[in-house]
Amino acid sequence: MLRDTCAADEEWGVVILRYFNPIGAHPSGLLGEDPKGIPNNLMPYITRVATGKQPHLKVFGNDYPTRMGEARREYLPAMHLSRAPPDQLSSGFTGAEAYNLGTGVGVTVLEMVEAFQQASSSPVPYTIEGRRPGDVAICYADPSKAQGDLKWRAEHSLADMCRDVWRWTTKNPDGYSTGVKEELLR
Ligand SMILES: O=c1ccn([C@@H]2O[C@H](COP(=O)(O)OP(=O)(O)O[C@H]3O[C@H](CO)[C@@H](O)[C@H](O)[C@H]3O)[C@@H](O)[C@H]2O)c(=O)[nH]1
Repeated sequence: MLRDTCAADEEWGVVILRYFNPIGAHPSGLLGEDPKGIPNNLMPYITRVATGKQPHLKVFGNDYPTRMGEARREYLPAMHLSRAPPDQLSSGFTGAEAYNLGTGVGVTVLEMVEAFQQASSSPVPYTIEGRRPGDVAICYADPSKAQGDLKWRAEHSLADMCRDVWRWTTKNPDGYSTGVKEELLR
């Protein structure tokens, strides 16, 4: 629809930014993810296990047609995503272009578990379960077009993302529910 709009009216300019699984937190520990209820996504679930709020992680599937049998995903540092290319979104551009914003690195569930255990020094027990309906085996970005055209690049650092999430989690065990943070208002 966006491409059709641009084709129909040459004054339109549309940049489509496709982002992959954003995780992480602000390095200050003041901003992070705070899903309500029991999370569906991997990183917030891992934090619930590491903090003892859930007994163990269920790893969905170890029989995918990949080297280790596990599904692979891209995990993009949320802070890099917040610095998505502003210049190219401003004046002068017409037409429609889509860009993948990602690191181009695929990570398995158990690689994530291992990285989180190291960053937090907390155990993350898990069980291997059946596949989750609807999951694909592999999903990660080819960010080369964004790197070339937009000069936008996200560095992959699983250790940093896990460390930032753990800092946020330990500083805010109840997420945002304890009220507006004075430090954020300064
Ligand atoms: O308790 C869990 C949660 C997730 N996973 C696995 O961890 C990986 C990542 O899962 P998740 O964090 O849910 O991300 P995605 O599966 O990539 O799903 C994301 O990307 C999809 C489309 O790309 C969107 O539809 C979803 O809303 C969004 O969460 C997958 O292999 C899951 O099977 C587990 O093993 N156990």
